Amino acid sequence: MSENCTHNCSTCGESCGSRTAEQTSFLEPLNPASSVKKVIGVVSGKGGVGKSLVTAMMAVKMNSKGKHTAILDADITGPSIPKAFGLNNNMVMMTKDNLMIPATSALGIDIMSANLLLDNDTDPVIWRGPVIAGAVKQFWNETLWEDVDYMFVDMPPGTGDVPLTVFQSLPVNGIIIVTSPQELVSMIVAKAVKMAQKMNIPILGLVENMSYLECPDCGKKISVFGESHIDEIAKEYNIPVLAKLPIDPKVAEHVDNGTIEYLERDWFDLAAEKAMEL
Ligand SMILES: Nc1ncnc2c1ncn2[C@@H]1O[C@H](COP(=O)(O)OP(=O)(O)OP(=O)(O)O)[C@@H](O)[C@H]1O
Repeated sequence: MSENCTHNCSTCGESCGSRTAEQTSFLEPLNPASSVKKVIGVVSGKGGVGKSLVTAMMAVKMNSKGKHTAILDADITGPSIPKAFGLNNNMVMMTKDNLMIPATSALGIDIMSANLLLDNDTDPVIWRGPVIAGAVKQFWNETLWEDVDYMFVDMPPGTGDVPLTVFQSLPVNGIIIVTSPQELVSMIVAKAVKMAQKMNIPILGLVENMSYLECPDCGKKISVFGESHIDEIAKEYNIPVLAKLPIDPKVAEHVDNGTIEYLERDWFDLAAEKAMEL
């Protein structure tokens, strides 16, 4: 029970043992033609730390394990998933029941993103929060998600209104928190952990991106953005570090060429194991 408990459950979202009222569920049901077994959200404190990269590479990893994998790009105003997979705008068809058919990557990952719906991928999406959250819900319940084993959701950065709505609307089974060493990591992780706890969603672990740069000549690891504190933070919150990714020029090359599926790296072995345990 919260120490501030007023014994009025209708004003409180905690699912404590003393709860007497039913908790309101904001979960959006899937359409009857769709099936998604596990949903994993990928979150970050701010933009540009590699959340989309982690989403894409995790999807590729699970796909390579024979799991039918999908990506829901909930980063509506900054959608970078289609480009990494070499997919363009205007790629979404409709079923006769008016469901959107996701685009499919070269190796069979189903993808839904705002950029796939635009006439021109340089068109900005100038929408306010509630409209953005509404679009994410539509991507979830008005898309034909056929027999999906794992869906990865590239969340909008931060812990604001839109990510919160997404967490409440989709049955998220676990989250991966992506950080970079130069961020205020401790605060960002604390916020993400608290949000996940409030939603009762397990945290798979932390991924530190751009952790170091490996010298191509001597192999020495250089901490470009300063020393990492990710291990201490992980210990503090009792969550595992799933991976520490280097700054790798091949990443940028594959993202730019739309060939992320063909980037061979073993960075996500542990994260995939955790996902299989869900
Ligand atoms: N480890 C890395 N090595 C090299 N380039 C990287 C690495 N991680 C990410 N990048 C590049 O940095 C840019 C930002 O990455 P990404 O789009 O994944 O971040 P993001 O957190 O999803 O950002 P946003 O929320 O703004 O969409 C991309 O161009 C990506 O190719």
